[in-house]
Amino acid sequence: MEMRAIEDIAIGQDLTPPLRPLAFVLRDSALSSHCSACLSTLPPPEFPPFAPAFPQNPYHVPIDTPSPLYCSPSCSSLDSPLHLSSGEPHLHSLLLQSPTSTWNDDSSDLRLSLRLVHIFGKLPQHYRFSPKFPGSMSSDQKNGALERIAGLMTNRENLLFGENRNHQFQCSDEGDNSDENDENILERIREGAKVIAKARRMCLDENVNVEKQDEFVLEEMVLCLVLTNAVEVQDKSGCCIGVAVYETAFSWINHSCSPNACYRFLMGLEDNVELPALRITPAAKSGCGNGYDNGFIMEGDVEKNGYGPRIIVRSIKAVNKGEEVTIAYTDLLQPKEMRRAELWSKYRFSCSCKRCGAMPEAYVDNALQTIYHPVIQYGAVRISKLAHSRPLKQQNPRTKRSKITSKLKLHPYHYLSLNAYTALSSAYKVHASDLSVLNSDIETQKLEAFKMYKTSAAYSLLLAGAAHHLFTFESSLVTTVANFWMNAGESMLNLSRSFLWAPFLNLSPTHLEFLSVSTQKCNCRCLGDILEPNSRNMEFEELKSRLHKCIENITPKVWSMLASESSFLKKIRNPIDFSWLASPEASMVSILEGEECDEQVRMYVFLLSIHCLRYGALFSSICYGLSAEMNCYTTLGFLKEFA
Ligand SMILES: C[S@@+](CC[C@H](N)C(=O)[O-])C[C@H]1O[C@@H](n2cnc3c(N)ncnc32)[C@H](O)[C@@H]1O
Repeated sequence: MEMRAIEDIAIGQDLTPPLRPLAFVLRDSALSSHCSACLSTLPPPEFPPFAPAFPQNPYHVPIDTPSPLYCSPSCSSLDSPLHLSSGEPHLHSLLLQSPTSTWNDDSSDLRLSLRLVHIFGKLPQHYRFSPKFPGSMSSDQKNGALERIAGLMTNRENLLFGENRNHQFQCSDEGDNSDENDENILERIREGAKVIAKARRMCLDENVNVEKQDEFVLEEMVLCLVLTNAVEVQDKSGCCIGVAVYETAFSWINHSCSPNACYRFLMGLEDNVELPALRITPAAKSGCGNGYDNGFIMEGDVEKNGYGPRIIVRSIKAVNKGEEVTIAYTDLLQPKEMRRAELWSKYRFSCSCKRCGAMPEAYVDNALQTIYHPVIQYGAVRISKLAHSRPLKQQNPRTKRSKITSKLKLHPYHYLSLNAYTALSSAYKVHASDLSVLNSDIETQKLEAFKMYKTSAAYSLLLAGAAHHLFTFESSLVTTVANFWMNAGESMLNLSRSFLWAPFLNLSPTHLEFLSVSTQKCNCRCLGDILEPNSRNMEFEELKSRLHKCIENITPKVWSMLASESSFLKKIRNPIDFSWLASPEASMVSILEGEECDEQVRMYVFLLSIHCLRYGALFSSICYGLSAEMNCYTTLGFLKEFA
């Protein structure tokens, strides 16, 4: 099945109303910090710990079972019945009995499966296409060609014994481990299904002595359905806090590495006043008949959660009527082989989207694997080829590397560079924040923290600059660049507000003056509406190009100061325009000018932070809607006091 647009749809439009999950659970790591019903953040636990404020245990539940926590009695009464009647409370003790089980790392997929088994048990007969749900299995379903429950693909046949189970997925980096991975996945699913079956039976007070393999088919199907259809629920900061399965209107959307849609979550229990219509419709792949015949769930057929994170699908490209709507199942900033390996190991399909099939390889995929030699050559060389070349493989790590390879460097667009910038930016920020909280009265530590904030901001700017370059070739990276620009803006805003620079922001009478001087420095007036958010009437493209020009102009004025604490960063001549890499000597040049943190530079850091936030918000408005743009103004909320 797939979903298609029922009309021409412009970029940045909601394609579905907010859809409630069929079921959802928190990840184990969020169980003690978030409400299990509305997913709001709970206040920090009391010390010493007390029992949960709203116990929800009218049934018998094992004493040592961690209970879900709720923010209010109403949340408790919403979620507790399903939690208790699904058998979830028994899972913990069952997993304790097998300490080596991989499900001990995170049991959320099992808890979600338990909830779904319970919910599916109440479905009208014609949706229960499973051996354990007696009734309407067609011959196709019986021979396993189409294993669906409530219209959702279980993919069990493929995940467990598909013909192409040992499909030689040719990924040079994965190499010889694929058989072992397959076995691990098979074992994991089998073991998970058994635990689900036991927990269910304990809940129903049935004999829990389950050993025979064919007794777990239903549980395997539901667990595979979760692995195939569940999406990670992220909070506002992008942290993954839960996992949810949605109805077919969402779950029938296929993957593409150059998708035309993305999705976002609405948390909380409140309802939207205005509900956009469903603008996509199911279309069966050849031979599957009409979408609705295949279990497209109609309103009211399934007892859906009346609560939980709602999902909204949104276009990130213009979509023509009848065109397939696709989303990304994997990180699009990975090179082709990594994406394909991940999709194969999780879903058992080989992606044949335009980006994967491009000949020659898509620019972005090439760039994500580019390494270069700063003196001899500049160009795309495959890291995988190098890694597997005989001289490197056979080398003893203690012997000297060859002259050529020792000089090869990862290009700033290389996916490993991007991962490193992400990690370094957040590591420096966390360390700086720890230092400033713990040693706020020691001058040297304050200075140290300030330097780390600077380096963190520099890495986040470099990350935004490198990803933005790739985005200009692959527009579906819009979600990623929106976040990266916002992060860079926030980092620099924090820096400009940091305690060492506080005097610069604390002189109240000059605030407004400061802001207006700052915005005047930006000749093209692209920040004019910051002071009057309601007067935003510049066209998207025009505003985008003005903001970019300003960012290009301001960056060189602050970069040497931001980069001054790191020998690596000092070698990056410009973090948002990498044309300097094309000249052989360029990368050897350190930046020497203007390392001073003078008043002028501070002003530019502040100005650049506002531009980056504004730029990120502009892209966010495509993928998350106008409210995302307004969030930028909330981040800049302290500016309101200037106005
Ligand atoms: C969430 S479902 C999407 C809907 C699914 N096509 C169906 O018929 O129900 C995910 C599964 O769809 C299939 N799928 C999704 N995207 C695909 C793609 N680009 N190429 C091939 N199969 C894909 C895979 O079998 C995957 O496990």
